[in-house]
Amino acid sequence: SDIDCLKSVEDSLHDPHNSFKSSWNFNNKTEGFICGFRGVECWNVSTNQVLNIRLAHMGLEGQFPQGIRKCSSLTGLDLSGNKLSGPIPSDISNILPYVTSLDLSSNRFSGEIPKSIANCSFLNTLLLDNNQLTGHIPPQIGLLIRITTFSVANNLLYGPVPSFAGTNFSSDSFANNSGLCGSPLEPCNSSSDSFKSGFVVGYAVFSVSFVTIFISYCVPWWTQGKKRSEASLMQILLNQLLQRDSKRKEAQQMKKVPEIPHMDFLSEETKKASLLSYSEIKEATDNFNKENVIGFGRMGTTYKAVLPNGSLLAVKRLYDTPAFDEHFITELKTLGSLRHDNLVPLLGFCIQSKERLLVYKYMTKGSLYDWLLPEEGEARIMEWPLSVKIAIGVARGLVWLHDRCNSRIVHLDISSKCILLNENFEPKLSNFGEAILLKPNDTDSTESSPFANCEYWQSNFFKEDVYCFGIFLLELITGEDPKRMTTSSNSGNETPVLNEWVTVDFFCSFVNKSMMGQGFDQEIFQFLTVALDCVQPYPDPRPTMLQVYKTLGAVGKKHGLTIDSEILEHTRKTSAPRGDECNEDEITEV
Ligand SMILES: Nc1ncnc2c1ncn2[C@@H]1O[C@H](COP(=O)(O)OP(=O)(O)OP(=O)(O)O)[C@@H](O)[C@H]1O
Repeated sequence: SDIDCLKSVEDSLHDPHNSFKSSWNFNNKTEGFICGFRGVECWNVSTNQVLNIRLAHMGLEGQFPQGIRKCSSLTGLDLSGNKLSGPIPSDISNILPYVTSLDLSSNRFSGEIPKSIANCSFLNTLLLDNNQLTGHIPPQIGLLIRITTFSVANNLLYGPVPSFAGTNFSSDSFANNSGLCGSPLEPCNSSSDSFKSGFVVGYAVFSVSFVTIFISYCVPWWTQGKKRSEASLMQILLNQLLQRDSKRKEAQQMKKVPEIPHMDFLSEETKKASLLSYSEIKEATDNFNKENVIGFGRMGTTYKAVLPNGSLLAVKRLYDTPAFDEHFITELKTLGSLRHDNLVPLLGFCIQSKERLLVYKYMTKGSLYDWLLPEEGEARIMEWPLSVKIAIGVARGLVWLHDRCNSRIVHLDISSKCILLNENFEPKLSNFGEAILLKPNDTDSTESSPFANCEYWQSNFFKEDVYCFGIFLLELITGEDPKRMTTSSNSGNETPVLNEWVTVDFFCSFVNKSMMGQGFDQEIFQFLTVALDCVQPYPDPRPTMLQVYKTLGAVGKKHGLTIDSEILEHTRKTSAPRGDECNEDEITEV
C-alpha cells in the first residue's frame, strides 16, 4: 500500500520544477526501491514501508495529498514552503494516525484548523504557520500532551489561545493573526465576554474529558474502590490542570476544587506511603536535606526518606518544569498500575502547589549504573552468576511488560541507570516517564485504537526496548560503556550505532579478565551473541524480548535460576485469539 500511497501523492501534487518526480521511478521494482525516492525515508528498506515524507521547498502546487493515508506507518510529513492550497482535511487524524511531526507551514492552506487534529495524539511537532487559516484554534489541540513545537503564526485566526496541557508556548507561536487573545498574548477583552464565558464552560468540559481519558489508564492502579479512585484522581488531575491555567480563578468560581483526598482504598503497603502528607515527606527527608540526596536525574532529585517507624523510601522530587508533568502522569499511569517482582514499586505520589513527588520503595543496592560505571570511585566487579541473575531479571520484567494481557507497555528508556537493585540484587525496572501503553494486537478490534491493525508499527517500538536491552547487556558483561568502546565509529552519539563489523570477538576483548577462565567463557560468549542480536541496526531482525528471555533462561538454569513458567503460559494466552481467557490478576500479584 505504501507504493500506491506514493503513486497517489505523485498524482495529486504538481511539481513544476521536477523537484521530486524525476527520482520517483515506479518501474524499478528492486527491493526497497521506493526508499531511494527523493524525500522518502523508510522504516526498513526491505519492507518498502514509509516512515517520513519530506517534500519541503519544492514549489509544489495542488491540494493536500489525501492518498497519503495509504502510507499506513507514516510518522513524519513535511510539505512546508510550497504553494499548496485548499483546506487541511477534516479527517486528518484518520489520514495520519501515527504522525509525530507535521509541517504544513508556509503554504496557502485555507479554511479552519480541523478539530480532529487533536486526535493525532502522537504529535510532538505541529507547524501550521504562514498560511491563510481562519476561525478559532480548536481548544482540543491542548489535549496534545506530547507537543513540544507548535506554531500557527501568520494566519487569519481569532478567538482564545487554547490551554496546552503539556507545555506553554511563547507568543511567537501565535503572532500576526486576525484576533487571537489570551495567554501568552493580550487577555481577551470584555467585549468578548459572552465568548469568554462560553470558553470557560468549554474549558471545564475539555478539562473533565481530558481527565477522563487519563482515568481510563489510571484505574488499574486501584483495583478496589474503583469508583472512588476515579473521583479522587479526577480531582487531583483537575487540580493540576486548573492550577496551570491562567483562568484558574474563573474556573474555581464555577467548581470549587477540593483538596487532594486521602486514598484509603489503596493496598496496605501503598496506603502507608500515599497517606504521607507533604510535611511528613519533608520531615522524613530532613527537609530535603542534601545529605539525603541519593541521585540526580534528568527530571528531578531523589532523596532517601526514613519514616518514624524506620522504613526506608526513595522520594523523587521533580524539578519545577511544566514539561515534566507529562512524565509524572505517565509514571503514574504505567508504573503506578503495575506490580511485578522486576519493577520498582511506586508506592504513592504527592502534589502540593508546584511540588511533584513520587514515592518508591527504597532499593538498598542503588542503580546498576552506579555499580558498573560509577562517577566516583572504582567500578565493582559483578561475579558472572550475579550478572546472569540480573540480566534474566531485567529480561523477565520486559517480557512481562511487552506481553501483558490488557495493556502492553513499551518502556523506551531502558539503561543501566533505570535498573535498581534490591538487597538481594534482584533487578527492578524504574523510570517509566517515557513509557507508552499499547493495546494488545487485536487486529479485529472494533475500538478505534490508533494502534489497531498496526502490529508492525507496535513491533518497532518493542524492538527499541530490545535494542536498549542489548546495550545494557553489553555494559553488564564488559563493565564498559558501549558508547566509549565504539566512539570512533559513532563520534560520541547518545545512542551508540554499532556497526556490523562490531562482532562478538570485538566485545570479548572488553570482557573483564577476572570473569574469563572461570568455566563460564561459553556462557559469556552466548550472552554476547544475544546482545549483538539485540543491537542490530534495523528493528525487524532483532529478537523479541520473549526469545531473549528464553535464550538467557537456558543459561540461567545452569545457575539454579528458574525460568518463569507463568510468563510463558501468560504469553501463550495473549497470543490466542481475542476473547480467550486472559486473567491478569494471576500475574499482577507480587
Ligand atoms: N527507589 C530507589 N531506591 C534507591 N535509589 C534510587 C531509587 N530511585 C532512584 N534511586 C537513585 O537515584 C538516582 C537518580 O534516579 P533518577 O531516576 O532520578 O535518575 P536516573 O536514573 O539517572 O534517570 P533519569 O535521568 O532518566 O531520570 C538513581 O541512579 C539511583 O541511584
